[in-house]
Amino acid sequence: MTHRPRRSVLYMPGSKERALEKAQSLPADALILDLEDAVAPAEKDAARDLVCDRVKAKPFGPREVIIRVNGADTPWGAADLEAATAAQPDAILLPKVNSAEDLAAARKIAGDIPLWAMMETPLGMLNAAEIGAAPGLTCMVMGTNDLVKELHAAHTPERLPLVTGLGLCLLAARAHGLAIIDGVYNAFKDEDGLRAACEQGRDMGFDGKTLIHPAQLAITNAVFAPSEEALEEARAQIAAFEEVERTGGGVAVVNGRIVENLHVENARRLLAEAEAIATLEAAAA
Ligand SMILES: CC(C)(COP(=O)(O)OP(=O)(O)OC[C@H]1O[C@@H](n2cnc3c(N)ncnc32)[C@H](O)[C@@H]1OP(=O)(O)O)[C@@H](O)C(=O)NCCC(=O)NCCSC(=O)C[C@H](O)C(=O)O
Ligand SMILES: [Mg+2]
Repeated sequence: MTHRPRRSVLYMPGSKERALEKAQSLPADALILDLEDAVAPAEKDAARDLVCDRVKAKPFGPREVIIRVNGADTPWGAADLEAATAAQPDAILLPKVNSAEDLAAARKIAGDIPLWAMMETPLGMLNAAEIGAAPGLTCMVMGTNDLVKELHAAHTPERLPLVTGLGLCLLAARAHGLAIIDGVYNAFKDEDGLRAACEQGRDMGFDGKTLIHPAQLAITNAVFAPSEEALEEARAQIAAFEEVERTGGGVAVVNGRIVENLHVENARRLLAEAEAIATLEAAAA
């Protein structure tokens, strides 16, 4: 698969065998098997063994599988990184990345396994551009719970306290051709709130959203997939532009709006995204 959909990226506590089992049939585009915040200190060693054994056994089908390790400055970080590297997941997610040096240090152990970075500290926001340029980094994940805590801010519906950080990371990710996933929505029984948060994240440019509960999957998958209406317009834009090009022109009009080559590029991206989603869903069925 050349393009991987990452509409829904579900965290699951690495210590919970039942959740790991259930994940094998959930319609998540990607799974983060968590050894960090979702696991109590007394369970860290057992969770590491459980998660790494499961990843080696590869029961998750076409879903992308990522292991989130503990930080290098914790008692578990070094052992997590060694074990995760041996398990060969699709990627290793590093928490609380502050600088490109954090990634370089992990890269020495992780070899060529792609690295993902949790963007969740004030220093990480200020260094987003250099972090985005780090070799081997393929995806940024917003850690909005930690960021709110570190900023002494509040979780508000419009997320105004976070807009600067979200924007800096989006700029860094797109400048370096990385994927970028939005933070979690904590109130996992609040469907309207989740939908609004997904729509905001999608409109800002995120590829998808990280989730904490399976009940959040359906809404997130729907909001981050291109709508039928958008796909229809994309096909019409491509057709109209190709027709105009044949007659030597450079601007078409569809539904009263201009279509230039940049709009056609975006239309092709939407169609490719829809195709990748269909391929993933067929493979998971
Ligand atoms: C929030 C939860 C503690 C709720 O758990 P629970 O009470 O067990 O929920 P349910 O009874 O409604 O569960 C129903 C079934 O679904 C399975 N389940 C629940 N959660 C998950 C999951 N995340 N992945 C897979 N499966 C899940 C249950 O096993 C039930 O199955 P069944 O037995 O068949 O009925 C719980 O959802 C939870 O622990 N969620 C994850 C929390 C987490 O990962 N937190 C850390 C990541 S968030 C973060 O740190 C982001 C970042 O770093 C930041 O700073 O922002
Ligand atoms: Mg965090």
